[in-house]
Amino acid sequence: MTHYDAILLSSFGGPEGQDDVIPFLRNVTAGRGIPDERLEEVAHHYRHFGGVSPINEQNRQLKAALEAELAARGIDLPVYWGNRNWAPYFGDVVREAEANGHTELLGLVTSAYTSYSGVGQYREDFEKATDGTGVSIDRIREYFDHPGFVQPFVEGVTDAIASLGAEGVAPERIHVMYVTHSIPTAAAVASGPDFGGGGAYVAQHLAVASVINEAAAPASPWSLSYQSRSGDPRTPWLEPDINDAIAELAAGGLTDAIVIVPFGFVSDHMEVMWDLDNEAVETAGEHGLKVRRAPTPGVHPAYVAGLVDLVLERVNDVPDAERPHLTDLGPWPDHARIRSGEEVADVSASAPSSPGAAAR
Ligand SMILES: CC1=C(CCC(=O)O)c2cc3nc(cc4[nH]c(cc5[nH]c(cc1n2)c(C)c5CCC(=O)O)c(CCC(=O)O)c4C)C(CCC(=O)O)=C3C
Ligand SMILES: [Fe+2]
Repeated sequence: MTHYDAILLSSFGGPEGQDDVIPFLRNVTAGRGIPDERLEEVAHHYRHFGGVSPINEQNRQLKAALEAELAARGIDLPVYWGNRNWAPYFGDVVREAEANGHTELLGLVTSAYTSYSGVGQYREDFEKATDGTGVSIDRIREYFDHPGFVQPFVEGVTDAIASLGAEGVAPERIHVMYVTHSIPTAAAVASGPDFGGGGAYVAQHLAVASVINEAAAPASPWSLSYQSRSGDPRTPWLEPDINDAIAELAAGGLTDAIVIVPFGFVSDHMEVMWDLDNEAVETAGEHGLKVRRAPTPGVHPAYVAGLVDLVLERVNDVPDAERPHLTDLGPWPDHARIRSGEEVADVSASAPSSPGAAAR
C-alpha cells in the first residue's frame, strides 16, 4: 500500500470570459515563440464563444463525478482540482491542500498519452508548485489504453456507424478518422525514440485506434490524422492535417461519410469545438461527405470508474501483470514521485520502454 491524502485532478485550464483570453494565451505560450498572428487566431476561437472555454466547467463536472464514484466505493480521498494555465493554479491548490494537512497527493492528469505537454510539462508544473512546501505529488500512468478511456470511444464510433447506416451508408464507405493534436515531429520522437519514427506518442495513438476500430467498426477503413498545429510553419509537425486528409479521401472516391474520433482528448474542449466541430465538419461538407463526430470521455461512467481504478491500482501497488491495458504497449509505467528539493529521473518526454513494446 502507498499512502495518499488526496487526489489532485490536474488539467490545462481555460479562460472564463473575454478579459481572460489574452492573459490565458500568454500563460500557455510563455517563452515559446508562438507568432502573434497565431495568438490572434486562437483568441478569435475563444472570442466566438464569449471568451469562455468549456474546459473548466468540464473539469468541475469531472471532479464532482470522481467524488461521487469515490464515495460510492467507500474511498475516503478528497479531490482537489488545479490547472497549468488558469485559476485554480497548481501553486495555490498545493498550498491549500497543505494548509488542510494533505501533503501526499496523487495526480490524475487529463491527458492520456505521452508527450511533453501531457507529461513533462506537468512534471515541471508539479515541481514548481511543490517547491518550498512539504507536499509531494505522484501521478498515475498514461492511460491511453485503459479500458475506461477506450470504452466511450468504442461506443461513440459504434453509434456513429449505426446512425450513418440508418441513412443508407454502407460501413465499407465510411472512413473512421482518428484525430489527435499535432506536435512537432522532433517532440514526437522525443516522446519515446524506441517506439519508431513517431515516438511513443504516435505508437500509442496507432495502437489505440486499431483497438477501437476493431471493436466498433471492423468493416470500415480508418486512418490517423492531426489537428491544431501551430508554431513556426518551417518547423515540421505531425501530418496529415485532418482537413487535408478529408480532401484526399473525397478525391479518392471510396468514401461517402467520415466519423471523426477526437481520441487524443478527454473532453470536448475548445480544440474539439473549434477545430473539429467547426472547421473539419465544414471541410467534410465542402467535399460532399456526410460526417459524424464521436464524443470524448467527458464524465462517461466507464471513464470515471476507470480513473478511480487507476487511483486504486497505485494505492494498492498492483503489479504490472494485473494492470488493465488493451494494447501490447501497456500497461504504461508509473512515474517517479515529485518531492520538493529532490532530484528526479528525467521522464520529461518519455517513459522507460517496456519489453513488449512494438515499434511501428
Ligand atoms: C499534445 C497536446 C495536448 C493534449 C495533451 C494535454 O492535454 O496536454 C494539448 C491540449 C490542449 N491544448 C489547449 C490549448 C492550446 N494549446 C496551444 C499550443 C500547443 N498545444 C500543443 C500540444 C498539445 N495541447 C502544442 C505542441 C502547442 C504549441 C506549442 C506550445 O505552446 O507548447 C495553445 C496556444 C495557441 C496555439 O498555438 O494553438 C492553446 C490555446 C487546450 C485547452 C483547450 C480549451 O481551452 O478548451 C488543451 C486541453
Ligand atoms: Fe495545446
